[in-house]
Amino acid sequence: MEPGGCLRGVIRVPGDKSISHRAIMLGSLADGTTQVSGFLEGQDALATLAAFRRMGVDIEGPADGRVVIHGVGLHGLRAPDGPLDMGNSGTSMRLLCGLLAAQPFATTLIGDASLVARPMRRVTEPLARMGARIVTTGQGTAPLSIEPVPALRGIDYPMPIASAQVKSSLLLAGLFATGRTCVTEPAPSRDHTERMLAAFGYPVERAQGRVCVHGGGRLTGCTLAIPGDISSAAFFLVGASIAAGSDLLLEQVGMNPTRIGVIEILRAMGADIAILDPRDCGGEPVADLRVRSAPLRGIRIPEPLVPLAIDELPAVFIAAASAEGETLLTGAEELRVKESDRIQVMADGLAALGVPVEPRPDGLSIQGGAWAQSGLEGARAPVSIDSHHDHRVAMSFAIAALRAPAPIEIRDCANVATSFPDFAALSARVGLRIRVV
Ligand SMILES: O=C(O)C1=C[C@@H](OP(=O)(O)O)[C@@H](O)[C@H](O)C1
Ligand SMILES: C=C(OP(=O)(O)O)C(=O)O
Repeated sequence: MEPGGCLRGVIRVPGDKSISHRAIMLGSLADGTTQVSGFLEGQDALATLAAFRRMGVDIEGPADGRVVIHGVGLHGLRAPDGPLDMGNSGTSMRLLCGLLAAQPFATTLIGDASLVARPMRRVTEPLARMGARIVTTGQGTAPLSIEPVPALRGIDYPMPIASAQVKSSLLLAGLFATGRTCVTEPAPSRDHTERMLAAFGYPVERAQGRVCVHGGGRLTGCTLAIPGDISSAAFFLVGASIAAGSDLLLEQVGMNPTRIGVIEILRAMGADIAILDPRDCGGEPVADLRVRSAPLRGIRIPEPLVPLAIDELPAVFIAAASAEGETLLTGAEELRVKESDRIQVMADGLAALGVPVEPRPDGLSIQGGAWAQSGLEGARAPVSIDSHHDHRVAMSFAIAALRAPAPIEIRDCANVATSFPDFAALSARVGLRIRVV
């Protein structure tokens, strides 16, 4: 990454990752055919797709974001011929855990080095209360061995953390359980599962942070248009905000209210983001976003926004480093159990770039405006940043190059392909000085 430059032009980021996973899962369990457009052809969503193929579902594509799923009905999945590899994808593993706990065959879920270090008891414990039999390692991690049981029973579960993965895992198990399965959230988390169940004609009760489904219904195949992923758009929202002279239009970005925390945070910092032509896209709100560079100031990030911006926080840290004054994040301990420990790994990278940063157990403080006094100005040798195989860390530091005082070399970034395979090409097209070696 060469320092400097700005972002200008019009781009469309790839389809939403969370929605792409759910489209494959619910389309596979539906009666009839589901036509999907805008599917994210990234490794995480492809891991979900491959798992359902191995359980006997006929899935055409993906070709140019189009997928056709020939659903087998709620009880039509077949035993796979070996362990299902979820790669780097926490969403695949946790959601499938709930769905597979209800199947009449055994399965084993495995993943890469990052995924097998992530906590799984948050789903296996409430699923056990529903009657599921799932064996984890002694540390509560994958591989997960899921054994068939005669039946699951609905529970009423108050979630200790605001996690859409936990909520969705239980709701998917609830489709097969006797009686009613209810989940209460301590704070709102993304609601794509609830919205998509409704799109497939499955009744979902929602009131005051509580979601319930009755087992034994059916899903009907439908047509789904998946909006652009705001988590991928976030890198450009930050990049165009911090690089003087930027003016970027991001088309068709998902604007689900449970996902737009990043826009609220950046606007509170002074970002100039216009929401244009808000409209509906298959049960999900979308809009075009025009972002122009603006002077940013540090803020205290309101805790209720944390679950609504959880995957975008690494990019927000780059905005904070470029802002005037201090930014303080608290209530975000979940960042420590993502693809990497995103608090520590981001803090280490920012410190290497001369940014004063103090990690805390549940967040960090970043002293902005220090790029210029970092002692790195005009440096020829690149500052080397280890992304720890974390796609969001790698893309955040790529965007940082727009303001950083020295060239940046980012190591271990193959996993960018998990969520945003075209990131390098797309960002170069609008002005990022990026070179893939
Ligand atoms: O349900 C989902 O699709 C996701 C939920 C979030 O995880 P948590 O449920 O662990 O907060 C998020 O970080 C992840 O990238 C995708
Ligand atoms: C945390 C993420 O994904 P997952 O939990 O599905 O691995 C992410 O994409 O930032």
